[in-house]
Amino acid sequence: MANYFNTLPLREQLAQLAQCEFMDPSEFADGVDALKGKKLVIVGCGAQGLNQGLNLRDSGLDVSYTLRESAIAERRQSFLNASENGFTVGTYEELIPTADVVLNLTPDKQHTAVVNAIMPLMKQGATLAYSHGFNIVEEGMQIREDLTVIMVAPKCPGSEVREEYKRGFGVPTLIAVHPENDPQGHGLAQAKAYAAGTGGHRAGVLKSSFIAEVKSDLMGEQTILCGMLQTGSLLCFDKMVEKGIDASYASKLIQYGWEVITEALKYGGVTNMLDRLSNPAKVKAFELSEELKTIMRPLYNKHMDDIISGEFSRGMMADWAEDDAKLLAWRAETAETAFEKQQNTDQEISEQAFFDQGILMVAMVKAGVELAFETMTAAGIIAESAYYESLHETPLIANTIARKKLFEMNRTISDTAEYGCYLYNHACLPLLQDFMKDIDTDVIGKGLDSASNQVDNQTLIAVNKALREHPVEIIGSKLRGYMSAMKKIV
Ligand SMILES: NC(=O)C1=CN([C@@H]2O[C@H](COP(=O)(O)OP(=O)(O)OC[C@H]3O[C@@H](n4cnc5c(N)ncnc54)[C@H](OP(=O)(O)O)[C@@H]3O)[C@@H](O)[C@H]2O)C=CC1
Ligand SMILES: CC[C@](O)(C(C)=O)C(=O)O
Ligand SMILES: [Mg+2]
Ligand SMILES: [Mg+2]
Repeated sequence: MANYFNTLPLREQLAQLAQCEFMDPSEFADGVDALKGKKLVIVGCGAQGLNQGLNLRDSGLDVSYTLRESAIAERRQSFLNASENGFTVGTYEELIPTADVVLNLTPDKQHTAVVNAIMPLMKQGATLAYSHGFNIVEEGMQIREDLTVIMVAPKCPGSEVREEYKRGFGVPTLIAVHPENDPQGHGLAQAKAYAAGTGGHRAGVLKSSFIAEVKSDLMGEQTILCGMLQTGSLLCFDKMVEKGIDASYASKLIQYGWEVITEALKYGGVTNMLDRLSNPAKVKAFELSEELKTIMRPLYNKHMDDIISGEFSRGMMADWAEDDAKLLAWRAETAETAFEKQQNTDQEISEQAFFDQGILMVAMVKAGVELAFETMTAAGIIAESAYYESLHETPLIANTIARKKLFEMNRTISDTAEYGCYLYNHACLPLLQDFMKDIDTDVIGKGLDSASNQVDNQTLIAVNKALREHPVEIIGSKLRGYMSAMKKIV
């Protein structure tokens, strides 16, 4: 199998990378109709499998699960997830031949083996669905000609797919039809119905391509969404301890700090996040973030270049062939970091204190969001998609750190995202060593030691202008506008 993206002529690569259209809510007027009465069989019952299945069933669709035989025989967690929630569970042989739509929600590493096992059992003219296009785009998986191939990719962890649905809403979702596999021309109708079944249509759906989804998803997760939060956690914690701040306090400030500061991001973008700081702290955070952007830009460019060229996927697939040697070593190493092992203090930290004492964290989020957005759009990814994969999803990932630190983040995200996160972390830690030497507790741990809020007018005006005029803020306020408008309807 060859990397599908790399087999395409340049103009086709560029066209698919740029494919992205925000769909009008009226396009979902038929709801789940295109899948009503059809049999949906989900392969795998993990992070996305369980939560999407619950939503699809609650939306009136016929959902069951197929698992590998050992999972059923050993009553593994995936079997318990499905059966304790009242779903029918069966082997591939029992359920795949009955399926109108097979939703492949196993880890990306398993896709080739899983698809090779299920494809001969799929009935003529059925549909194969993915929630991430790695197998098609990076591995070049060839799917039987009679099968339709679609993608419905929620832009968030599985847990949030369910939580948002229960709140009567949904999460932004990318949908796509594989141009090589749409023999009956109904791929788009089915993808729309699937997105409506998960609730995604209430938050915003982008009609995209497998290629645009893969290249943007990989970039977001490796850099700002997971990599930057991991590197930032480790650097900020170690710095505070080095400067004499109580380790249990430092641990709490970071574990909950990302969630608190990115909550401001969720409601009002980078501008609002920095507006939560005093004027001198805002100017300081801005300056730090500019410095960080200069240092980290080559790293963001490298991640984007390696994702576009296929170098990243080649490296990760080499690790798959080594039984995940690097992934497992990095996972074990993360568990041994001082931050992960540190218990938290019982001392209260007020909401405002997370901002005032976390100026460097605010600067890291701002730098990461803007760099990821700038790098993606420079590579031809459309602003809407780049926004979802940078600013929009950061608070959702921060929520996972608040639950159980980096362990929970890396457990919740896909194995592909986890690998990319560690890859970034390993390159970014040494890159920021010199920068961190000049950092003190005024920007992480204690806050600015200033008696007044005085700042230079011209400086403040320039900072505010730069914040508000950044392209991620322009597209962000438009997309958040759609989401809050829709929220009021519910
Ligand atoms: N994690 C997330 O939030 C997101 C994931 N995605 C995408 O969704 C897809 C699913 O990812 P995710 O939910 O993280 O996956 P998980 O790691 O949570 O999936 C685990 C499930 O897959 C099954 N499984 C593992 N290996 C095999 C195999 N060889 N054969 C059959 N079943 C197997 C497991 O069963 P068993 O008990 O037998 O091991 C279990 O049911 C991926 O394509 C991912 O990129 C997209 C958006 C976000
Ligand atoms: C951010 C990681 C992700 O892409 C996701 C939750 O959207 C993943 O692959 O898990
Ligand atoms: Mg993602
Ligand atoms: Mg992903």
